[in-house]
Amino acid sequence: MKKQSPIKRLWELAASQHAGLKLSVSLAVLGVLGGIVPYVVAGQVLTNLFNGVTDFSAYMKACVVGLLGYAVKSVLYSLSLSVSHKATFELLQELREKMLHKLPKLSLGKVTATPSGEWKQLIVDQVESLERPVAHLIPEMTANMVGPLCILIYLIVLDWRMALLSLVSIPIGMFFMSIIMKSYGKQYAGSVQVGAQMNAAIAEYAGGIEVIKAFNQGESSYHKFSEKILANAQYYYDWMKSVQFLMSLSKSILPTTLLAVLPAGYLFYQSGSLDGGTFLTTVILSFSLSGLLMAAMNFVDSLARVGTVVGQIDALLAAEEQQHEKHPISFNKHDIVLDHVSFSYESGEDAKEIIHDVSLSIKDGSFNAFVGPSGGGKSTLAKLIAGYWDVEKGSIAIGGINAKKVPLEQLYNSVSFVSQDNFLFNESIRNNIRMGCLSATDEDVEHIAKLSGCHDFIENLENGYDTIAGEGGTHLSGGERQRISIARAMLKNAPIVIFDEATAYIDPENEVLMQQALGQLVAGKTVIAIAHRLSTITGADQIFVIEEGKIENHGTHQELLEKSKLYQSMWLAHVGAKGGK
Ligand SMILES: Nc1ncnc2c1ncn2[C@@H]1O[C@H](COP(=O)(O)OP(=O)(O)OP(=O)(O)O)[C@@H](O)[C@H]1O
Repeated sequence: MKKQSPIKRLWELAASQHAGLKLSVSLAVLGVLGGIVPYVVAGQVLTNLFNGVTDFSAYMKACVVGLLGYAVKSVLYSLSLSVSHKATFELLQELREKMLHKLPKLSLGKVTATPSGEWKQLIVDQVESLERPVAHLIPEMTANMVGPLCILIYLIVLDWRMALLSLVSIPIGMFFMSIIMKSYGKQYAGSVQVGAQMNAAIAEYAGGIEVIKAFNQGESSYHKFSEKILANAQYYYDWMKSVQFLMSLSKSILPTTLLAVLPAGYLFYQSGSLDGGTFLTTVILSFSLSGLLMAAMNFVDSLARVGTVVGQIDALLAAEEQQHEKHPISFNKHDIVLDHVSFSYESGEDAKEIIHDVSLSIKDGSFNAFVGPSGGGKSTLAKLIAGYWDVEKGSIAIGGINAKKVPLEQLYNSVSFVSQDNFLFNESIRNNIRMGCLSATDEDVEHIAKLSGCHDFIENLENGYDTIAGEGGTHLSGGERQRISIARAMLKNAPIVIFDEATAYIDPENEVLMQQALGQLVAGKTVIAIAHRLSTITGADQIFVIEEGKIENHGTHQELLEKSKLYQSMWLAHVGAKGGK
């Protein structure tokens, strides 16, 4: 595929804001043209003085026209920026929304494999860095390029030799700038990378502060975090140091149009081939020419950055989505069938396979359990059923329909997944529960909390249902967080419910109450419970013993006690632990 210019791609991404941006460019161009008027007028005034014109009103008129030109420039410049900023901030919001909508469409693995600091850098900081290219570069740089072109045409009309002379310093200045720009894209991409590493280190340091304190790892963790900050600073220092000489050369040579214009113009004047007025006018105009070009050059760095930023945004927007049909399916039942499913978290030939050729069948409305040693693949299988990843080998069918034929949204709506670490948002408990069903009223929320057995503890919190859960639910205990996430999942009222050690943090007394409440809430639904405490699943219709990514055995509690050695030993260990306690 042909590589597109970054500015062209940015323009495409900004499709919804074209009207505003075009208006802003037009205003900026008119403003720059207005800004040239005072230079033209000054040239004419000097010409008149040179020619000995004594009509005072002619000078006054020229002054008024010059001032008007200046006023037009100022007003149109402000207007242009105001229009471009409105369009830009709407565009940034739109891009962020698109990126946020994209995240749930990616497989969960892709999202969780990227540190949260990197997501923040991309969606917040990188998108924000488009403000300058879109709001300033598009209108101002265009205007600052059109302006010099108009001046040049005017200079050619006045005297083509002077026009050429006024350009002499520009290619030299541009040449030095072009050397810097050659490596700018690569350098900037590198700076984004070190910036992302720094952000990830900051997010990890802040997120892991509890562990750092508990294990007294403050110094070594801080060292790792400060190293990333220093690396970021060092990167910029080295980069700027490597370009400062060329940058200074370029910026000092570019505006020196007078070095050629003045002596050569004087010679032409002396030889009589250039009249004094035109000489002075061209001198003044060459000043304005270099001024505008210098202003345009200030945007060259933004221009070079656009490629990296747009590339990163595109990489996310074009990332492979989970491939599911779009047309909703109508389910008659919610049985689950896995047919020869194998799965690895990574892709590629040397990826480690976690689930090996698993086939199983779960009846509609039945209660099932996944048990087995730690790391055996219970959660992975449950998440595959919930549609968090698509399977490449084998198939998963719900209600007799291949999961890939079910639209992703419908699949997510069909399954409630309650894990050990369900995330709570930094909002009221009421809103956290309501996330299970956004249309639920306050009464619905309280009703489900009562049925899930957590109404009383919520009422006892400082502000009841209006208590703020804290970032990630940190204002609540682990057990409280779990009970709220269970209520949230119950409010969702999905036909398939998966509990991934959902009651692990709840104390035994409350766990029994919770289990009784849940038993009623999930009656008639297809339920899968992943449990380490085997006593909680002895009544299951079917128990699957999962070991090393395979089904070791399956059956009821009694059947497994008879035929599965692994289950027997797990049961004995469990009963022994309970007895000992
Ligand atoms: N996101 C991931 N990326 C790569 N490997 C993973 C990921 N999640 C889990 N694994 C690996 O997959 C294997 C199965 O993990 P899984 O969590 O499914 O086991 P489990 O039986 O649920 O364990 P536990 O009872 O301890 O929760 C483990 O070896 C684990 O290291």
